[in-house]
Amino acid sequence: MVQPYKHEPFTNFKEEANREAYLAGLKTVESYLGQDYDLVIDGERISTEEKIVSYNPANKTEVIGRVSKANRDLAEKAMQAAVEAFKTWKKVKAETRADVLFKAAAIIRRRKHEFSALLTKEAGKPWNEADADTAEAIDFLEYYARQMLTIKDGVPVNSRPNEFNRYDYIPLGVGIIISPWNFPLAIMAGTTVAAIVAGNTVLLKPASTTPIVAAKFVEVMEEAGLPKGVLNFVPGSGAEVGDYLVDHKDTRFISFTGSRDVGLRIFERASKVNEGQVWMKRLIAEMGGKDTIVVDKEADLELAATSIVASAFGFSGQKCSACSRAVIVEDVYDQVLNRVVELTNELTQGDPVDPTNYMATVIDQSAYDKIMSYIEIGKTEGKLMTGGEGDDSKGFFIKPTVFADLDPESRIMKEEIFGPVVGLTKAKDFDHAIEIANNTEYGLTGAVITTNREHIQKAREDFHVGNLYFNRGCTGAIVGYQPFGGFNMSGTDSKAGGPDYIQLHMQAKTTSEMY
Ligand SMILES: NC(=O)c1ccc[n+]([C@@H]2O[C@H](COP(=O)([O-])OP(=O)(O)OC[C@H]3O[C@@H](n4cnc5c(N)ncnc54)[C@H](O)[C@@H]3O)[C@@H](O)[C@H]2O)c1
Ligand SMILES: N[C@@H](CCC=O)C(=O)O
Repeated sequence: MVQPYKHEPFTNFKEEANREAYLAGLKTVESYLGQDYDLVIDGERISTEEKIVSYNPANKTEVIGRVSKANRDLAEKAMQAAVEAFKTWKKVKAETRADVLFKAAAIIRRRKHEFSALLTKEAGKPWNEADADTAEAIDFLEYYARQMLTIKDGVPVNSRPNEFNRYDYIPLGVGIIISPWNFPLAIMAGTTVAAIVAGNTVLLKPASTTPIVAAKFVEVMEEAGLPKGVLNFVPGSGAEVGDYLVDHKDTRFISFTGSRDVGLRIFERASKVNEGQVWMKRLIAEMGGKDTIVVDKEADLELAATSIVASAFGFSGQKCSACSRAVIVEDVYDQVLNRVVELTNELTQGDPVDPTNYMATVIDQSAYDKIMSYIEIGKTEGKLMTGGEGDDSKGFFIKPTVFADLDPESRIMKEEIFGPVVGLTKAKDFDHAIEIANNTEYGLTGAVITTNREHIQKAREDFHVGNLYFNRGCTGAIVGYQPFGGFNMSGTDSKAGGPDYIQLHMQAKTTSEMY
């Protein structure tokens, strides 16, 4: 019998045995650095001349691996494979589909530290962040498999005498999975397996900076018994392969996670009906954020400062959920600001293979350049309290940076930076703080640090974000506990890791039989 779902525990690296296990994982990863990986189309491995090369962001010359790059012809071949495989996969019993996910979870759990070490090397994730990414991937596999089992026979509807009514969920068809680099295992795997366990077939286009971990995941799914053609692996350029697949008449749905701009481009293109297309494409889009921690005057101020620092600088602020601004009621502003600066100055930074480093790099040169240009903007808009410097000579290191006294309407306070930069501003009172917190076009995460119950209630009603936290930071949602997804320009509020996520990949069919 399937055991009840429980999230995968995080690894305690204070224990010697766990540290050794991680180092063994790192050795395994080092043994295969620089290898080539193929496309996988209908179970066939296809190598192309042109490659996407994945580098270590902490050591720009170290090649993590080289992945074959799909073009339009290969994308078309993959599409036809997925269309064909859908005819049989949709009829496979839900229990059998779920078993593939359970087995894949077990395989990843057994190779947990190897996967985490690969995330350290390929994405620049410090040990604890990499461990959380791997744990979340396991959680998605375990959770979505169980969710599918709960809806496999539909949900009850009413019947009348001599009439039998049913309400069942059936799969949609071929889905395009487009994933980001910042949770290169968890989000890539989660979005892929939710679609597959529902009975769909997919084309997976991972982010070009982190394709190796995706290639390894595809191998896991094969080992877990996934039939050929169900998961087709097509790394490639967003503009070429991405657009082609989004536009394709046989694409039934798109599951996208990434930036606002690319999400909106997909939204627009997917809404166009192309020749031969007989449906309106469905879009699941998880996009950016400009996430805020609000600090009330009645609050544990140490908790406020530690929450801001951890949420702003964990994985160098490269989480859609990261705290990129704090709005602090003026009575306690100076106290919180000073403590945030003190704590930030204590953070260690360097190569993430060294577990004493709290922070490492940003992902690549273009991210580095973009964040550094925002730092220059910040210097004109506010007061630089600490950080503000970068070094891209060996890897893409940017110091954790705090700006103070910002105008709530400034660019630093309103635009997603996606790096280790946090802006602080003063509010007159709690109502004003919530007003500022709602002043962006995003609505992903937020947190409120307060001991005032009326203010908690006000924030519950008025702080317009998909994931709102009280008296903690604003990152780190757990699958099945804090379903994750945002409002407004943060996406379609498709709550990943939530009880209705699988249904987004399905359509409901009513049947009514007269006796
Ligand atoms: N809301 C969430 O759950 C969530 C989670 C993680 C990341 N994000 C957001 O993702 C962003 C960072 O990730 P990123 O830099 O990888 O985002 P991105 O938008 O640059 O890329 C995301 C994916 O889209 C692909 N892509 C690019 N152009 C495309 C096109 N024209 N057609 C189809 N696909 C295309 C990329 O190759 C990549 O695979 C941030 O904005 C972050 O907030 C959101
Ligand atoms: N689900 C993650 C964020 C994912 C986006 O980057 C969190 O809750 O911190």
